[in-house]
Amino acid sequence: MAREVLLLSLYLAVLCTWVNFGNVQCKLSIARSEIPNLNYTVVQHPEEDDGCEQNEVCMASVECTLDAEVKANLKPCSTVPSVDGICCPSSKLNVTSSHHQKRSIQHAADRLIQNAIHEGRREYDEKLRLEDEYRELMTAKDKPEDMFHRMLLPGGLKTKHVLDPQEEADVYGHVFASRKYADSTNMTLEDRQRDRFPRVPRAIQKRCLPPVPCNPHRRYRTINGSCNNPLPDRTSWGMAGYPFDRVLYPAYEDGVWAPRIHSVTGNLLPSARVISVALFPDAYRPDPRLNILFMQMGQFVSHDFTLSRSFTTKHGRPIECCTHNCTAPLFGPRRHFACFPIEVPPNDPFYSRFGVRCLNLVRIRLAHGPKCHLGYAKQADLVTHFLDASTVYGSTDDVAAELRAFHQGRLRDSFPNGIELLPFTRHRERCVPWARVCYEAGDIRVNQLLALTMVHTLFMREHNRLASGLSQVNPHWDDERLYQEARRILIAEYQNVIFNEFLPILLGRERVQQLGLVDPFDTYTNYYDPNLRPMTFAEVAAAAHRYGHSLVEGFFRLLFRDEPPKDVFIKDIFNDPSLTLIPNSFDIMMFSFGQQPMEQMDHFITTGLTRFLFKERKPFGSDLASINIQRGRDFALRPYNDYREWAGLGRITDFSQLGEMGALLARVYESPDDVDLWPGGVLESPTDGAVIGPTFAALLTAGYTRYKHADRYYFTNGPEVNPGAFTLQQLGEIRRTTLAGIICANVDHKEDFYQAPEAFMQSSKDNVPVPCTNYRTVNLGLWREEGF
Ligand code: HEM
Ligand SMILES: [Ca+2]
Repeated sequence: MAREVLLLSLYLAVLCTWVNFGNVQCKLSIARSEIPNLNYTVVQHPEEDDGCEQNEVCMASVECTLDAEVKANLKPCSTVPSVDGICCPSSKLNVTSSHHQKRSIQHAADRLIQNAIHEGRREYDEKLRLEDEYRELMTAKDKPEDMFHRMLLPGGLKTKHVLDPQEEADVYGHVFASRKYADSTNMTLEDRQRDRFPRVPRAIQKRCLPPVPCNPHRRYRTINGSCNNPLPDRTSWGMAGYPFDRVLYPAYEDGVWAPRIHSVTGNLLPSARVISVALFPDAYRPDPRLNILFMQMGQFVSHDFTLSRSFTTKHGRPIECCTHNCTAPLFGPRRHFACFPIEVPPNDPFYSRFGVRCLNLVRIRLAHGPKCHLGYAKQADLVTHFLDASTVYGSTDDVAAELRAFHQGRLRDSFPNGIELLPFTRHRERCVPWARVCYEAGDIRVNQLLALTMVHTLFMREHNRLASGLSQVNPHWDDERLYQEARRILIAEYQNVIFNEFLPILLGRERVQQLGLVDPFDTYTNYYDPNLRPMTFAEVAAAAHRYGHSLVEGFFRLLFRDEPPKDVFIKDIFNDPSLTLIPNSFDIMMFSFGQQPMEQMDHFITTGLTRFLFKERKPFGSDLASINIQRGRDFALRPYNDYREWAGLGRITDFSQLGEMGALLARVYESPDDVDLWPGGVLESPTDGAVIGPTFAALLTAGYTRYKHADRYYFTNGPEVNPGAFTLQQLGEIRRTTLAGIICANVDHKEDFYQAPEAFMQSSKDNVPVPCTNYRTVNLGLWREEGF
């Protein structure tokens, strides 16, 4: 605690120095005090400024050569972000050593690191050589019937490297080097998992995530998320490509990158597919209140803050981990080092009839840590870690530019059936070959499923509507101004929907109110906390936010005005948005999704996802439940029990403590300490008033708290902290918009479209659809610039 206070005052001191330079009032201490007391802790990442005295050196505990007892009383410090250290008195590095001796000790340590880096790089090069040697086997074929790859590698088969090969070699070389270093110095598992690795000597540092140059007064968010926190060392916090953060330390079995595959008993954990079959059967259980739009908004929001992506070969090709026809996993040198396939037992109730014994799965790409230090593997999040509608605008300047019309602030669109739809993509391979159309949007997964494509379309339309409205009230604004202002309003409307409509349902109204996650009307909140890292948690991306897979219905029921309803099965339309071309598609679908119940949150999951995921023209597809479990192990998420404890629910020592849920888990797991996070969380019964159970709710609360309090541009933040703040009047306008209003503003036939006020709820006597003309939209007159 004392350390947190120290760090906090240090941050505020640094911040005030900076803001004085920047000629902005230093009000952040006030903002800090307004933040509700958030009752959770996460992995601490100490800062650059290590907080040690001049005669002390901040280093990992293992490096400080003093007695353990003495070390226990030394001040904690931060060697580099994500490495805990202690302030080791430099004069006592070795009490008897002379200056010369100390230098030679330091040189020896540097040499050790240097050797590890050299060997790590050699190991990586050898892996690449094997990739060349077994290229045919290891590389997925670019054929339509080559299942799974289109989706498991969002972006399709011809994907570009995000990192250049040299950077990639540095990242993976570092991971192999870390393992070598840890082995050669006998680092304990705990020190490895807590990232207590040494800093790489400056002389041999190559690249790391550099701070990004930034203008702290910029009125608009950057596209890639940089500069949200303008403090010198934090400008890249939350930008696209930055690694995920963690709630708890990873459970890598070697402390570096080996996935979690063993039970606490020493046996292997059960195969992810075995768990999926035993725990996640299909059953039709429509939710009594919520509709498909709720499920769909959940996925849309997920895609705003997380996109993890599988490894590719060095030529950017998808990797194959199973033999031809999926009859077995590849082994030995034929198996790519990033392979982590899912084993299917011979008696599988579904796959056995096709002889499938292996589901392809490739591990997630890694990123540099925030500084060039050795350390455990950190998965890259390729989209901005903010709720900034990067799904609409993109997470890189290139994508953003490709989406813009560069005319009147508008985004590109298309009119293939006479109504405004998303622009066509140049990357046709992102859809199945028989799709009649394939779209481009800020997020690469836009074509994955019809309802998702439609939500993208809704927000693209809303942007263009705002841009046109703004150009009418301010005819002198140029394209850039119109684009940025429309974007700023759209992000605000969208954050308003998430925090004030969506989250109260997902997490329970009482909880979000207690935690200050809902916003007041007509006042600024200034909840911004520059010390909160705006990074998506690995646990949220790889498990908790995947709660939504249980809400997915296996079909969409399309309601036509003059024809009988038509059911479309999701298994038949993955990555095929052709149905958007039917006449009046937008209105038909927005209405249908509002009426159709989503599936209940429970352990029943549609076979559309657990047998036929991305099946294309094959009789079977992949299994998303298995993938989620395996993905959690790939990320080395800790077992469910650890997160229960973290969430204050207490550990369980016997399955019987969990009643029915425990009985289910006991079917597959040997010990309560083996349970994977995703299945554990999905099996929990929803807490009062929430859609999800308590462990997921705690994790998502931690996540959403960051999306709000660590975002300087959050829409209710006032001018003291937010250079893009709205006036109070404008804020009031935005606060009063609802998703229902946004839908109504954008349907093609407002005169005969009926929309229920609670857009995430099915129509009922308490939620009666009313004509669209009853809804208000933001009064853009409040944006009129006087004097023109
Ligand atoms: C509508 C049908 C859906 C399909 C077909 C689908 C499919 C997928 C697939 C294939 C992945 C990648 C799995 C992996 O390789 O690890 C994924 C990831 C994910 N899904 Fe879904 N999903 C759907 C709905 C949802 C919903 C409703 C939510 C949340 C409410 C959701 C949340 C997530 C999250 C958070 C991830 C991790 C994304 C990442 O980090 O890349 N999904 N989903
Ligand atoms: Ca984002």
